[in-house]
Formats: sequence, structure tokens, C-alpha cells
Amino acid sequence: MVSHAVVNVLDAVPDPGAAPPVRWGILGAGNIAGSFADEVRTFTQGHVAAVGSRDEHRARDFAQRHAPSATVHGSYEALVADPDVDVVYVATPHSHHRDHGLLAIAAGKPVLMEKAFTRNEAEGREVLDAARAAGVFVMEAMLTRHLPHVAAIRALIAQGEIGEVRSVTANYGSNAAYDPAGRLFAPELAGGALLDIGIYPLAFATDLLGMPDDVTAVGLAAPTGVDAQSTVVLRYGDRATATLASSVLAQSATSLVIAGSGGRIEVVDRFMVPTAFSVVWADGARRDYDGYAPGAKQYEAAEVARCLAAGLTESPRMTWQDTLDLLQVMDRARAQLGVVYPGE
Ligand SMILES: NC(=O)C1=CN([C@@H]2O[C@H](COP(=O)(O)OP(=O)(O)OC[C@H]3O[C@@H](n4cnc5c(N)ncnc54)[C@H](OP(=O)(O)O)[C@@H]3O)[C@@H](O)[C@H]2O)C=CC1
Ligand SMILES: O=C1CO[C@H](CO)[C@@H](O)[C@@H]1O
Repeated sequence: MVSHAVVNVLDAVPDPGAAPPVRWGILGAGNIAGSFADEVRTFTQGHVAAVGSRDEHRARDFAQRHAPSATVHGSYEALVADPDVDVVYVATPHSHHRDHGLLAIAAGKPVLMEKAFTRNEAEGREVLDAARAAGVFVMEAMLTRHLPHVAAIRALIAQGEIGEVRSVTANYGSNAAYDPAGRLFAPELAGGALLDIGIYPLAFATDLLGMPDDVTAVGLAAPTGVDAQSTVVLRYGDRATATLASSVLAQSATSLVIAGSGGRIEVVDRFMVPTAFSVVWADGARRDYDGYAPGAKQYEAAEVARCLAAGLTESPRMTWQDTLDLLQVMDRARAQLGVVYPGE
């Protein structure tokens, strides 16, 4: 039996436009910071109050393109000291997240930290210990956690729609131009597919299944020594497995399949943005869900705004322990892939 009804799931999360206004400070005037600023401006009541770059000209250029009314700072120190900034968005390479997070926390500023939170679990604990001591809000920018289709999928699983979850399979791959000095490939910038995009498939597994008993990783190295492609397999006792692939060599789908004892949930592609999915049952019945919406990062920005208004130091949807769990699994996978960053 095939149902042609399509269920809209945009109301599975609160409207980002209704979240309290927040004054953002952007630390690092790079690529993703620009798209974050655009989505904050377009979809939320918040605004980018300031941008900080190592180079004032870059900060000015960024402001012209993405946040015309923002104050421009020629250093990250000046940005975190800006009294008109409520929360700092750290959008620098993974190698620098620890230092830039600590800088903002030392100035008493809450932090939205781009993924991967830090290079490894030890650095993550250092940042979160500082946040705890200072009583400051910190959240890893795992944007998928806050998307409508992901909230709807979690609710359906909790209702038992596909029975007991036995298997999570997720892929994220894009063929990136090889640049040994660039963010994706340079060991000194903590490059590699796992920390950059493999973290998304992994975050679905830890969200749905928790911490695994075993982590097994196989992969291919880039000429710089970082992982260019890998598959990480997680085992959860005799209950479930997860198979999680990432690549900067192959143009794979950005897909997610959650298989349970009674059926499966499929996100065919682009799980990174508000999208559609289907539930398919053993007898061939299926139900389609529509979660399409423009943007993506406004949902995590709104979560930060709500948490700050509520006086929280961590988000219930992306907790500090969630971040440490991800880092620990990635540490274990990297040890098998033979990827060690300078100074680790
Ligand atoms: N959520 C998402 O969809 C995405 C998240 N990301 C994450 O965002 C972060 C930044 O990625 P992305 O925007 O692509 O990176 P970019 O290289 O475009 O920007 C990073 C910025 O960091 C600053 N920076 C500080 N120190 C260094 C350094 N030593 N080398 C290079 N840059 C430095 C620079 O800003 P300045 O010169 O102004 O100081 C630079 O522009 C990463 O953590 C990445 O994983 C990336 C893409 C998508
Ligand atoms: O988080 C991310 C999302 O997509 C990008 C390109 O596919 C990545 O490089 C990035 O870090």
C-alpha cells in the first residue's frame, strides 16, 4: 500500500524568526562566516554587530558583503572585547578553535564554535572546562541537529515508527581541489575528511545510538598524510552498527538511512540543509515528509539565541557531552587511520 500524502515537518522545530534577537560577533572572515552572516540577517531577528579578522581590510570587505552595519576589528582580541557583541561565532580552521574559543571565553563571551569543536578530546575538555569555570554558554555548530527534518526523524523513531534502530548508514563526500596548504589538506590546520565532513555522519550515529563499544576505521591518506577518505564502523553491543563514510575525493550523496526492526527512514541527499525524507515499511508502504526550507544555519543561530535568553550554558540539543563524545570517537578513528596533527 503506497500513501501519496506528504507530511510537512517544518513545524518540528521552533520558527527561527521568532527567537530572541542576538548581536553576533564573527571571529574569522572566511567562507562559512559569510553564509552564516547572510542567514542570520535573512532569517532571524539577530544581526552581525561586529566582525574580527587578522587583517582589518578583510574584516571591512567582509562587512561590506555580509554585514554593512557591523563594526570592523583588525584583531580577534578587539572583537571579543567589543561590548556590543553578545556571542562570538568562531569560524576559523579546526587547528585554531581551542585558542579562539578560550580567547572569547576569557573575555566572558558566549561561543558558537564551528565543527569540529577542536582537534581532539583533550582540547575540547580544555575549552569546556574554561566555559564551566567562567559560567559561559558554548555550543558546537553541528547545524544538522537543529534542522526540521532531523527533529521530525527523531520524533518518529521515538514513537516507534521503524521499531528498534539496528543500523545507521550515512555518507558525505565531495571531490575537493587538492591544495596541500589549504584547510582541507594541511595537517597544521587539522585537515582531513573526518574532522571536516565525516563528523556529520558520525553525529547522526552518536545522536541516535549513543557511544559505541567498538570503533573501526579504514581509509585512504592524502599526500599530506591527513585522511582523504574513510569508512568508520561503530558497533553497539549486539544491538546495532553504524557505517559512516566521508571523502574529499569522491562526489558521494549526502545521505542517511536509519534501518530499524520494522522499517527504515531515508534521507536520499543533502541532509545538511532542510530537506525531505521518507519512511518505508517492510510491506512496501511508505510515507513522504517535506522539510524543504531555504537556509540552514538560522536554526542553530536560533538555538543559541533561545539558550542565551534562558540563561543556559549549554544547549540541550547539542550538549557538551555530545561534543566530547564526537571528539572521542574521532580520536579513536584517527588513531587507526594514522592521522596525527602537529603538536598532538
Ligand atoms: N557549517 C557548515 O556548513 C560549514 C562549516 N565549516 C567550518 O567552518 C570553519 C571555517 O571553515 P571555512 O569558512 O571553510 O574556512 P575559510 O578558510 O574560508 O575561513 C577560515 C578563516 O579563519 C581565519 N583564520 C585564522 N587563522 C587562520 C590560519 N592560520 N589559516 C587560515 N585561516 C585562518 C581566516 O580569517 P581572517 O583572515 O579573517 O582572520 C579565514 O578566513 C571550519 O571549522 C569548518 O569545518 C566550513 C564550511 C561549512
Ligand atoms: O561543514 C562543511 C560543509 O560543507 C563543506 C563542503 O562540502 C565542508 O568543507 C565544510 O567544512
